[in-house]
Formats: sequence, C-alpha cells, structure tokens
Amino acid sequence: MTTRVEKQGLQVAAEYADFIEKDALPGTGVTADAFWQGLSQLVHEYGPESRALLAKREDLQARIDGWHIERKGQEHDAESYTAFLKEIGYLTPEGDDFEIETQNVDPEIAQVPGPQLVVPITNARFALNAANARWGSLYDALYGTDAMGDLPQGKGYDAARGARVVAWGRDFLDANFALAEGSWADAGALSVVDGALVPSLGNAAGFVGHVGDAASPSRVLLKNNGLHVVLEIDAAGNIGKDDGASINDITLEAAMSTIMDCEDSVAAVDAADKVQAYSNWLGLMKRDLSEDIVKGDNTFTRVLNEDVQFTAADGSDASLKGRSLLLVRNVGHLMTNPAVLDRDGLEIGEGFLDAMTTVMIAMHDLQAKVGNSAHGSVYVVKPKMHGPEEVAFACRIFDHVEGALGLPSNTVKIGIMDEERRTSANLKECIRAAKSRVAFINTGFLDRTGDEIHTSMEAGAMLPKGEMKTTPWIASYEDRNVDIGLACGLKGKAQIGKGMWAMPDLMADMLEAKVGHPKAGATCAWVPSPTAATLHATHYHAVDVLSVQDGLKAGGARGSLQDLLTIPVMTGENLSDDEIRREIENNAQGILGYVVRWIDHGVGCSKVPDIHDVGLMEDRATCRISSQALSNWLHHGVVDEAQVMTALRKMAAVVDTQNAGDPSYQPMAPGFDGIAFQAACDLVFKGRIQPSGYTEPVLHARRLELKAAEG
Ligand SMILES: CC(C)(COP(=O)(O)OP(=O)(O)OC[C@H]1O[C@@H](n2cnc3c(N)ncnc32)[C@H](O)[C@@H]1OP(=O)(O)O)[C@@H](O)C(=O)NCCC(=O)NCCS
Ligand SMILES: O=C(O)C[C@H](O)C(=O)O
Ligand SMILES: [Mg+2]
Repeated sequence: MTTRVEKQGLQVAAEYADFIEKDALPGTGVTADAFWQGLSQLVHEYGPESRALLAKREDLQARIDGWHIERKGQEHDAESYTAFLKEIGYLTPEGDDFEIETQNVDPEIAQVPGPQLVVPITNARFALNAANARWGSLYDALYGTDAMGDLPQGKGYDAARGARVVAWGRDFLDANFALAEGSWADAGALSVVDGALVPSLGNAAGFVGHVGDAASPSRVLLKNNGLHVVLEIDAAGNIGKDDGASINDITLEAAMSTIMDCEDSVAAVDAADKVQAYSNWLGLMKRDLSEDIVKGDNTFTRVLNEDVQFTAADGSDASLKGRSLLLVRNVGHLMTNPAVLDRDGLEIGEGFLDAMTTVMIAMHDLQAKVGNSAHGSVYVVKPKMHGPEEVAFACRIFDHVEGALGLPSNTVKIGIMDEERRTSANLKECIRAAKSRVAFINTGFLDRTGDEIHTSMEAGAMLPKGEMKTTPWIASYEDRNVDIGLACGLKGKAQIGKGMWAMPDLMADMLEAKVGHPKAGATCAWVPSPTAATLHATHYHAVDVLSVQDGLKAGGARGSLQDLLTIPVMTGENLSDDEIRREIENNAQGILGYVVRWIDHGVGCSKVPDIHDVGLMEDRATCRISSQALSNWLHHGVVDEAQVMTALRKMAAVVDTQNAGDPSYQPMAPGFDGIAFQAACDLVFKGRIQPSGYTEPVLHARRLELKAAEG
C-alpha cells in the first residue's frame, strides 16, 4: 500500500514527495508550495484536454478501421483514401511556409552534426558512461569490436590486430587531416611551432591546440566539420612506444548529445521507479552523480568528466566540454502513473509528472556556471505525439511549467519525435505548432513502423517485419522528414535526426550503413552505446552535413504524401509455411526475450538474440513492432492462435536457455504460467485493441501485478 500525502489537492506518494522536497527542490529557488501548486494546476486544468486528445486518437482509429472494413476485398483507392483522411481531420490543412524561431540553442544541437546517444536513465552506471561519451577512444572501438571485419581472438594483446587498428587510424587522419606533405603513416615526432602543428597540415585551420609542452605535447587537438579529434601522445605508452609519432590513441569527439531516456528504454511503473529515474537526472544536473563499479579485480567510482583544458593555437587558454549535451526524454501523452493521484483519485498523466519534475530538476543546471546548457535551455524530447494539436498541447504544458517554476518563456526546447503516422503526415504543421521551442525533429522509425501496422490493421495482412525497410512509405517518411525540416528553417537552429542502430554488436555493418544518415542530411542519428557513438562520429568527418543540407534544400521536396500513405500490405506475396513459421518465431523470441526482463527485473532495454543469433537492441518500440506484426497476421488469418501459441512456448524455452547463466532468472517453461509469459501473450493476442498498438499498458499492468505479488 502506497503511503500518500496531500499536496495542493493531489494525493502524492510519500516517496516522491520526499524526493521533491528534500532532494530536488533545494537549490532551485522554487518553493514546495509553488511546485505542488504548479503540478496540481497542470493536472487539473490540462487533464481533461489530455483525455480528449486520447479519445480523438481512438475515434480516428475507429473511423480508419471502418473505412477498410467497408472496402474489404476491393482494390485500394488511394485517392478516395486521402480524401477520407482529410475529411475526418486525420490530415490537417497545410499553412503557408514559415521558419522556426527557436532561440538559445546550444551548438551541439544547432551547429555541429554528430552522433546522438540514448541511454536508460534508470541505470546510473550507463547514464554516467553516456554523459562521458562526448569523448571516445577510436583505438578501443576498433580493437574491441568487429568494426574492422572480425572480433579479437584470445585474451592477451594481439599485436597484429593492434597494427591494423593503428593503420585504420592513420587512414582516418589522412582522409580528414591530410598533411601538407606525405602521409600520417610516415609522420615523426609532433610539435607545435608558432601556433602551427609540425608536421604541417594541408589545411592549417584543422589544428586547434595542444596540451603540455609545445615542443613535445601530450595531446594535440584537431578539428574537422566542427568535431574535435585528439591525438594522445605518449612515447612510453603501450601503442605509442612503437609508433613513429608516439601516438598512443586517437580520441574522437563522439556523442555530441545524449538522450537520458525516461521513456521506451526504462520500466518505470510507480513512484519508486520514477524517483529512481528522477534522482539520476538530478545527479546529472547537479553534476554529483557517481556510481561505484566493480570490474573483475578493479573497483572504481565513475563520476562525470571534467572539461578538457588546452592551449589554443593562438596561445590562449581554452577549454572544450567534457560531457555530452544532455537531453531528457519524457513520456508521451498516453500513460498515467500511480505516483500521484488527482483530486478525484485518478492517476495523473505521467507526461505531466515528467514535465514538471524533469524541468524543475534541470534548474540546477541553469544556475550552474559551466553546466549542461551554456545557453540556458532545457531540452525535452517528446515522443509519440499524434499530429499538430498534440504538439501544441505539449507546448502549452511547458508554457505552464515555465510559469509555475518562474522560468523565462521558451526555456524548454522540445524534440519532436516523428514516430506516429499522423505526425509524419502533418509534419509541417507539427513543427509550426512548436516553432519557438523545437530543437529537433527525428525519425523514430521503430515506433513509426509499429504505428504503420496498427493504423492500417484492418487493411490487410502486412509484409514481414524485415521487408518494411524497403517499402515506399518508409522512404517517403525519411525523405520528407529531412525536406520539411529544411523548408521550415531547421538548419543552423535545430537538429534533423535519424533513427537508432539496433544491432549493438554489428559495428562493421554500422560503419558501412550508418554513413547513410549524414549523407541523407541528418545532423544527428541515434546510437545504442558509447562505442557506436565513437565509430559513428567518423561518418560526420567523412560527410559535411551542412553542405549536404544546402544541396537538399536547393533540390526541393522529394517524398510524396501519396507514397507516405501507401499501406504496406502483402499483395500476392506467397510466403511458404516455413517462412511464416520463422517470422512468427522470430517475433515471439524478440517479444519474450525482452518482456521477461521487463516484467521480472524491471529492465526496459535489453540485448536479445534474434533467430539468427544476432543480438538486437529491444525496447518498447521494437516490441511494439513485433507484437503488432503478430496481431495483424492473427487478425487476417495468416496464422492461427494455436500456431502462435506453439511458437511462443517453443521460443520461451529458447529464451530460458539464453538466460540460463543468470541465477536470478525465472524460467518461463515448462509451466508457461508466469506473469512475464502472460504479458507476452497479452501483447500478441490483445495487441489489436491496445491504444495505438502501444506495449506500455500491458507491460505496466503486468509489472505492477508482479510487484504486488512480491509485496
Ligand atoms: C542495447 C544494450 C541493452 C546492450 O547492453 P549490454 O549488452 O549490457 O551492453 P554491453 O555488455 O555490450 O556493454 C556494456 C558496457 O557498455 C556501456 N553501455 C552500453 N550501452 C550504453 C549506453 N547506451 N550508454 C552508456 N553506456 C552504455 C555500459 O556502461 C557498459 O560499460 P561499463 O561496464 O564500463 O559500465 C545497451 O547498449 C543499452 O541499453 N543501450 C541503450 C539503447 C537505448 O536507450 N535504446 C532506447 C531508445 S532507441
Ligand atoms: O525508442 C526507440 O526505440 C527509438 C525511437 O523512439 C523509435 O521509436 O524508433
Ligand atoms: Mg520511439
């Protein structure tokens, strides 16, 4: 039973109230009364509108379902479909051209293209690591992964592999910091003479500064496309001792920005979970978060990195940020949370709770001299919004939050995740609705794929999951997002971002594929780990995104609305029984492998092997795809319930085997009666009736059930 205290008409879980009053508020200048009053007003004044917006989602979905049901068996008529979407208000009228007006945006967002890391905020160890991932070792990223084509073998240092790493690094330097003469491969000792690097760079402006003695610096700082690279010089180092220029490592400026995620990568279902998330955010904003870590025989305390001090080329003292620019992802408009009840005893919208709490906590940073945002902004990523009126609603929530906390208007910047179909289809108007706040738009293609299936659930059986990547809607979605962003003047003011690399172990594939993001005009793209951030950073050296954007803007709009609205149903594809079985088993394995950790251990982001044994990053968005895919095939009779249940049971046993090494793991087989297995079944067999096909209602309910059972 949750102990509650009354605060301005709200029934607040004592744990959360204590956290707010004792830990979070002191130092912000905001009184407890002002905070609770602000939250209470937000909840009571905006709650009804929030519920009305959610009801509108359901209403539109019901009409779309009805439209398809009425036309079952008929050929799809794209023209009348579009007219219908306009008539029901799913497609909103498009207004005149405009440019966004967002002010005080930090350079990591507005000016310097680079990787964007995402991390579950509830995991302090990872969160600290992510904040510090502004800088990453290129040598470690190459040596320790399959980036060069193969994984390291054996335990000790492999000198031949080390030599390949060094050669890769030299090629990188030649490509981006060419010497005036010769190759980096033949460079001798480095020094700084009269503000210039010796040996000279072809482009002298690439040299930024050094650390240590000019005649034999310990660090040499270079810069290309706005991103820094540090040559770590150590003639006694393991690598440096055998290196012509004594380069012991190459450090890359990597995660320019990081999203501290309170949404799809965490499992936060009650006050205790929310407090854990918020207290990590508080530690990051106060810069005192720390975590004791044991690695083998090694014990150490991880803290936030300091800034990088150096001597600039002109001889002055200079510094660079040691940490990634931190954004916080709030939850969307759908979920409620029992941490706080309103005056009628109803759970309040979790988005309200996140908005008030995360922005208030960020005030610690706004008061710091050298903090997260040098421009006094708070960056909130707002996911899963449906169309312009929901974006406008989010902006009004932040208007209220700023008023309640005494912050200047538009302190809060928002990242609009373009990850629901109604937002993609009305993107220009969504951006207009946030034109003084928008700091990014970004294609969250994972949720977006789930919504694609759900929205057109009644249109027919969808293509297998893997084939979605090559459909017209997704191509149009990606192109339009960039083109509309550029047309609305985001260049130089806000990010245009692209989606997650969801295969954290496949770094060679990532190096090959993800250069496509900067080439497509994206100023950032999501990576799942610091190592991936370091490797992805090389792409922003290879591609000058800002010039690419100029070219794209001059070329005009590409993807059409018509293509965007093309429904990815199977037409005449004849899948064999074996193909169908593999598809359902693959989806079942992903769902179960993810859900069992979510429900039993409260882990919101996991690496789960697929049926080809490739470890995939699974979060609620990838789970939404798999559950909607299975629900859709069930609904259209591609598979029947018995087949899916057989697959779920078979895969539950596989997942049990995969987790056999974890002593805290509770197997799902052979009973198949645990809460986690039931949650997976709900996601599949009740997936069609979940709001927008989201996974969170089922996951939250089942996790709360498990917590209650455990007492
Ligand atoms: C995908 C994921 C679960 C794989 O986790 P994993 O298998 O435990 O990771 P690995 O064992 O390969 O690596 C663990 C190490 O990498 C670090 N790491 C991995 N992902 C990280 C991240 N996103 N941020 C910071 N550090 C991370 C950990 O801190 C750990 O290092 P440490 O021992 O020094 O602390 C993990 O990378 C993750 O949670 N990523 C977040 C992705 C995300 O937020 N997605 C949701 C939005 S799309
Ligand atoms: O959370 C994620 O998985 C990434 C993003 O929000 C998406 O939906 O693609
Ligand atoms: Mg998403």
